[in-house]
Amino acid sequence: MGARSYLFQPRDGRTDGHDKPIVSLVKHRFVFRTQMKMTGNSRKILAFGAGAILTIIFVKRVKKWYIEYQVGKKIQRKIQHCEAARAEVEEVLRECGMTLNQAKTIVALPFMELQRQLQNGSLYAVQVLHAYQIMALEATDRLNCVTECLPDAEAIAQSLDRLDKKGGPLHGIPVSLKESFELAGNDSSCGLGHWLENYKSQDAVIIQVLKDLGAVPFVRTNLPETLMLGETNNPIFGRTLHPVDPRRTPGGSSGGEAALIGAGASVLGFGSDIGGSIRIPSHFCGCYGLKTTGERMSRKGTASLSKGQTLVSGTVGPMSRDFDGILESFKHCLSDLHFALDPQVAPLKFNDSMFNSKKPLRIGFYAYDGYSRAVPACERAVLIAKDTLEQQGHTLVAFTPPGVIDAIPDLYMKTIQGDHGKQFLLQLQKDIVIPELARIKLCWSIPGWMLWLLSWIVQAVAKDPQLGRALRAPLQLRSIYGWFQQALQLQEFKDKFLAAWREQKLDAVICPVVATVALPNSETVNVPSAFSYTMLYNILNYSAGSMPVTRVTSDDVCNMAKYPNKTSENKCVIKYMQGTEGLPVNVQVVGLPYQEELVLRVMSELDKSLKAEQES
Ligand SMILES: CCCCCCCC/C=C\CCCCCCCC(=O)NCC(=O)O
Repeated sequence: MGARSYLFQPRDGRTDGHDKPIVSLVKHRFVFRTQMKMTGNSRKILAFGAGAILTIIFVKRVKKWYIEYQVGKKIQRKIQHCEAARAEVEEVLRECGMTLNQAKTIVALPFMELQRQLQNGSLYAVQVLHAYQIMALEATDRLNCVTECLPDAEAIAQSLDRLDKKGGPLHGIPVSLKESFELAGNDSSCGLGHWLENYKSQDAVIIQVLKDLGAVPFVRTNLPETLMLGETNNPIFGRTLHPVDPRRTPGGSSGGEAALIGAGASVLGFGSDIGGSIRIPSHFCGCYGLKTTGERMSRKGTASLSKGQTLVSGTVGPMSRDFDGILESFKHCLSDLHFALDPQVAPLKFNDSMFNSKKPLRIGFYAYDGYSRAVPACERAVLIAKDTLEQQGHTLVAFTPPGVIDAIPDLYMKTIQGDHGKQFLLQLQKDIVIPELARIKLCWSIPGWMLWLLSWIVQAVAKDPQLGRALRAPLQLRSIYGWFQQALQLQEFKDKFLAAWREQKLDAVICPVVATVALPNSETVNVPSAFSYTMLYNILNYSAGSMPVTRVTSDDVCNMAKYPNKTSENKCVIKYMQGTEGLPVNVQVVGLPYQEELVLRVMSELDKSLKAEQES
């Protein structure tokens, strides 16, 4: 007999159920009193529960308000600082008297011509700086791509102009920098308000190297909060818009760079890439970008939330309006000073013979990675690049990248969130969170079983297996043993991929950069699979460039009728590709680790042919 039935036994101990009235009355009173007592207790429990919930909500609200207040004050001070810096630059620009048309003439010079005129003294560093400052201010008023002007640029340019000999191969070239590159005496927020006012004592290595080459850092550019988004928005500086269509995003995370370069207001910029952040915005805005191999360029002095995660390597690299911009800056940055300032960087100078080789290449190509179907414009860009390279005497072979379907959730998503998203969550809990990140933050905040359930619902009910697997990725690494196993799996995948590459005797590969062209603002998180094309080469730590090939045509938009319409992501892509006519379309050119020079060679040959074709 259980405890409950014992409690309800009549006091005289009779249990047959045929109680006499008096016994029955006593029993009923007993039951009534017990029920009253229970109801009273339940009320108390309910009241206590409700009180506790209200207190938690209240405490959370107060905490949120306090964070918003504290972070808000820092943001206000930063904005005032940026406005003062802008006013200082505007004052100098007023005094110099350069007109918008004069600025446009200088800014229109291709990279090599600008470099030549600065080297032979036809143009002064200060003149070029003023032209780019005028254009950058004009661009940021429309696109919100610049976070901060750097008034020190004036003194740097003036001192270059005073030199008897030229200051280096990048003498007087203005350079824009993603805000995450640390600058002495300044802060690098990565879009997090509470990271403001953490002033750095020295410039990032890459900035020291650029200055040594004669470049003039002149503006800092916008990025998304945490750097882990394919678009550019944060609570400090707000959202950056696409230079062609302001309803769309320039991409991310180096979106401020791409928007500024795409608007013609910077000839050279630097970004970072751990999932596509140089290549994606270059593709969305039609610029050139180079993701280098992990240890080819220094990351010392670049702010990031992913620093403790070393299995998928963060990288830095150049972005430019011209192919020559990325070539020249990459080539000259591989300097003795660079290797001395950061001995972790592989001391490999630019390999001229690899870049200048005339040996015909065997180049693999694919328009579908087996994970995310590319839209017709992106497929067509690959085919244009293939035909063009074939006409130049290279052998193009169809290549199927092996195992991408498992690599994205099990290797990329799982590794970058190997701490279950803890570092990201900790930082976001201390900050104002943009709506695009709120959903991802929720995934990191809810109990594991809930995330499993959510991922199961997405997989089984919404019939979106890829999104389902990606959703539960942060849950899967549970121990240091698990982390070691993850490292092994990454190595096994690298071996498998290299074997497939070697089997086809490939020198390089061309493929889409993203499955779509520029996406509407705030919608990139609805289509995470679209970014598999870049993530793959972060897993592999290969060198990879992004370069413009074509623009979306009306046929491309019509051909979206044949695009798969099965998953929620497919449906979003179909919706987002409406009205994309005229937007830039890049291809990705991929090489083995430390073969940037070969990637650059393919990009150079492709670029020259495409330009020659356009001119004819
Ligand atoms: C801890 C990471 C959270 C991953 C959440 C995945 C959300 C998926 C949504 C969109 C995909 C965005 C792909 C582009 C990411 C680019 C990241 C990058 O390269 N950052 C540069 C850097 O950190 O330096």
